[in-house]
Amino acid sequence: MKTLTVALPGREYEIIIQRGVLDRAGEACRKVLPRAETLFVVTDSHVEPLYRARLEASLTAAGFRTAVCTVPAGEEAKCAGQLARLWEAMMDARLTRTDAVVALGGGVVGDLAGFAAATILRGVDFVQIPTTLLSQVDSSVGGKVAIDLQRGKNLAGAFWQPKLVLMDPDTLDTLSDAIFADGMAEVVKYGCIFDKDFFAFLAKRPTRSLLMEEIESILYTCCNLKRIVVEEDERDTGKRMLLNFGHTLGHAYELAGNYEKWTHGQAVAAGMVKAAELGSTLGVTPAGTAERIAGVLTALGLPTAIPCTPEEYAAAVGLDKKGAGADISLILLEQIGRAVPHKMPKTALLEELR
Ligand SMILES: NC(=O)c1ccc[n+]([C@@H]2O[C@H](COP(=O)([O-])OP(=O)(O)OC[C@H]3O[C@@H](n4cnc5c(N)ncnc54)[C@H](O)[C@@H]3O)[C@@H](O)[C@H]2O)c1
Ligand SMILES: O=C(O)C(=O)C[C@@H](O)[C@H](O)[C@H](O)COP(=O)(O)O
Ligand SMILES: [Zn+2]
Repeated sequence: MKTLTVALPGREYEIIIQRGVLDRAGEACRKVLPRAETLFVVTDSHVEPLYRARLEASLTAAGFRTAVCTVPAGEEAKCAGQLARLWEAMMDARLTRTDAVVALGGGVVGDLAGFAAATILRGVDFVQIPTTLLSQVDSSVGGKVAIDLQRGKNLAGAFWQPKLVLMDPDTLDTLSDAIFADGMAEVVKYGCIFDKDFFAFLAKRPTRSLLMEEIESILYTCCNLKRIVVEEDERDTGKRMLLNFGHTLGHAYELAGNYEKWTHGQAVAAGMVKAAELGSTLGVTPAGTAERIAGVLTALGLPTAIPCTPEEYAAAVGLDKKGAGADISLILLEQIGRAVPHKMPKTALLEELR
């Protein structure tokens, strides 16, 4: 077992990485939710048949009453319609402010359920039980919760930290190779922005089976890097923006593909390569960096370029949360392992992308 503590004043929480922890979720939740009677579990249509029964058995054994709401699997569920559906179902379940929400699933379920928890009754506690690699290394930690709007990704949301994050590496066994690869895009991102040795370690492990041999240490490394950033800049006004490497362009690809054609992980993979190319053009990133990143991503089965028109880039760049007026902070690499914000006019970025 490996544990980490995210030490935010008054909102401290533990991340527990342990095989089989899904079956011990009840006792772990009881420790952080001593007064809760009802736990409102949000999951999706793929995860529900795999893990709902085990989770409910553990929660019930710890004395909780459970209510479960299942959303359709996929990014389309991160929308206002499903959020409203959760709010109504929470009230049907008579949730009160001492109760809590449990997110069982990938990043979509975590972001959606977390936003529902942040807003229902003006905010109730929530627990993250991430079941994809992406959600274990990234989305379950740090409290960014959101839904997508027609105009773009994560445009309505909140910072709402969980009370507990429980990650069971065994749940990764049921992922398809493509969804495992999605998570690797964010894993590679950590190497690119913060840790060149971690990048080199990943470059030597180009297959899922090699990576799974080291999975607990990979989960720990990623969550620890994210913990450090979130503790320093919870509200995304400075260092946390570095976690957005590959995302300005990645969000453009997701939007251009109507959230159906490309997953978040695929879009971030291509977005990182494009950002490294741009960085070289702008004289920030050493030549050859994009090729090194692309080599690692290709071996993992991820795309390294996604077609996007100038209008599609403009739609996403205009609404990027790292924008301030006419400028945007694009995240670039000074070298592999060191990211920097690069402030430039949005018009100049769009001109480069042409
Ligand atoms: N909040 C954050 O900080 C943050 C960080 C990164 C990404 N995100 C968001 O996370 C989302 C992407 O998350 P994701 O990649 O987990 O996608 P996802 O939640 O859509 O899950 C991918 C697929 O895997 C299935 N699945 C989940 N767990 C499974 C399991 N154990 N076995 C088999 N199938 C399983 C799901 O049903 C879904 O079909 C995006 O919306 C992205 O914007 C948020
Ligand atoms: O936690 C963060 O901060 C991140 O930027 C992590 C990203 O991987 C994640 O995709 C996040 O949801 C992007 O946030 P946004 O602010 O660009 O919507
Ligand atoms: Zn991301």
